[in-house]
Amino acid sequence: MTFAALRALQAIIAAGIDDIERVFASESASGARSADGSPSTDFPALDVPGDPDSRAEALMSHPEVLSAVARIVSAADHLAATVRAPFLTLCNAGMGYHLTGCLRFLEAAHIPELLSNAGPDGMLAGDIARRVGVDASTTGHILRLLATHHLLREVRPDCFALNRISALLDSGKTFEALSQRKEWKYDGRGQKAAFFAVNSDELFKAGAYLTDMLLPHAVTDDAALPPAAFNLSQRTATPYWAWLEAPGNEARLARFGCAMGGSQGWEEVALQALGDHPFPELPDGAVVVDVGGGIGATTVRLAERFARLKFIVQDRAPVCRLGEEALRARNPEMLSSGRSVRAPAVFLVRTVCHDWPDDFARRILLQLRRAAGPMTRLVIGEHILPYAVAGARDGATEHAPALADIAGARDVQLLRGARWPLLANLGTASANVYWMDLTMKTIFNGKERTLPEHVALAASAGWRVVRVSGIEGSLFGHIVALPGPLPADVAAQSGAELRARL
Ligand SMILES: C[S@@+](CC[C@H](N)C(=O)[O-])C[C@H]1O[C@@H](n2cnc3c(N)ncnc32)[C@H](O)[C@@H]1O
Repeated sequence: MTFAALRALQAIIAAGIDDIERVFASESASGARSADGSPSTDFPALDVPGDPDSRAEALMSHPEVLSAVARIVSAADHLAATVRAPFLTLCNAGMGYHLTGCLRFLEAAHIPELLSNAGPDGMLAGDIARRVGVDASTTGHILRLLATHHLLREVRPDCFALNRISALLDSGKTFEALSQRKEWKYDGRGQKAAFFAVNSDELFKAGAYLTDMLLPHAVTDDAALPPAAFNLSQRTATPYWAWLEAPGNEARLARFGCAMGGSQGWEEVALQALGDHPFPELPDGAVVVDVGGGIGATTVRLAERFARLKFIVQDRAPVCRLGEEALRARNPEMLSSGRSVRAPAVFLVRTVCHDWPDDFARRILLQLRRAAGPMTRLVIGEHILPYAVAGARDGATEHAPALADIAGARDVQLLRGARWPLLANLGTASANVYWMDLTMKTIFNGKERTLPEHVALAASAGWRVVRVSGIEGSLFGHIVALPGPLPADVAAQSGAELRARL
């Protein structure tokens, strides 16, 4: 029955496309021509701004086309909801507000006007960032979430252009003029873009939070930005982890531990892959330290599989207490108390770096680098964000350069099955990691990272990435690094000096 329903949905999509093509073909046969005189048989392309005066755009309002489009969208959505893991559909519903936030940022920073000027070759995130006054990485990540949802085009890694959808946000004014007087943006014309701006800012506050954080000059509600807040999302000056452990937040702390266990729901397969390397090669009794290991959910899974290794979970004291309680109830034989160690076989750092901006994540990895022995491996378990570039027809999709020495690098950046015209990151099928990226940004000023960003972060802390492993169907990856040269600014410092600095 379910397969019959899937096939029925597929047939509705195919029939809808046939219906649209018939309308377009009969218009061409009747001699209708687009404004530039060419036959109007092609459906408007998604990846370039549409010509509002073209015959093809006019045909989009043809009653038969409208009816077919409604059936195609309905069936495509229905199909996706049917085949997709329910957990991921819930993630979309729960974190979809980031799409509104990114759209609002795009509009408030006048990026459509910049991109309109740049044309089809697009503009590098770094150049956009310089113009709007926000850092390049944050700008690139926001634009990539939009590109993943087909609201922009990532022309090549970190380079973005308008498409048929985002072109609607172009006010037609210049970026320079708007930077002088933003209140002119929608002067005297009924524009669709103004409709989105009002909805995402004045009507739906969730849309404005990124703008409040990143473009204070565009904030319309002064009360939105408490001046001395460390943590904007909770309106508190207490850092997140200490706030989570504060009296009154007991239920939140317990829920957080469970949430970390639950997060394995989207990388269950990747968790199995974690065991592949380097654990089977380690000698009996080798020590694995799970740094920031939470209540030990990952360690317990690894310890069940590699009982001959010794595992230590290191975390903040209240979290360790919760972990001990959970373990005492379920696996008491695994419990024994331990102290911090130097030169273990493995430092495992899973979903920790994404909580921190680069400077702070670097400090964590530097501490581990200082405590490492020559054979210590660092295993970073994190999502690896692929670019949202289009899959090429020949399959040779452009991906990040200069990672040739890292085993497995190409495989984790180009998702298998990502063939033309799908995006190399499989578009909204991968939405979850881009939601998490923006969640990390807004809660912690952290981020999920692309592979080049992971490699650069590790190198900045004296770790040389040698291998990356992902698994088909998951964007979670394991990055294995060995001690490399210490960066010049810390190489000269003693351990005590470094600790004092950190
Ligand atoms: C996102 S959770 C990841 C937990 C675990 N690694 C996992 O993947 O399930 C980040 C962890 O870092 C811990 N953490 C934060 N600050 C810490 C610190 N100063 N020392 C040790 N752990 C810390 C938090 O308590 C939390 O358990």
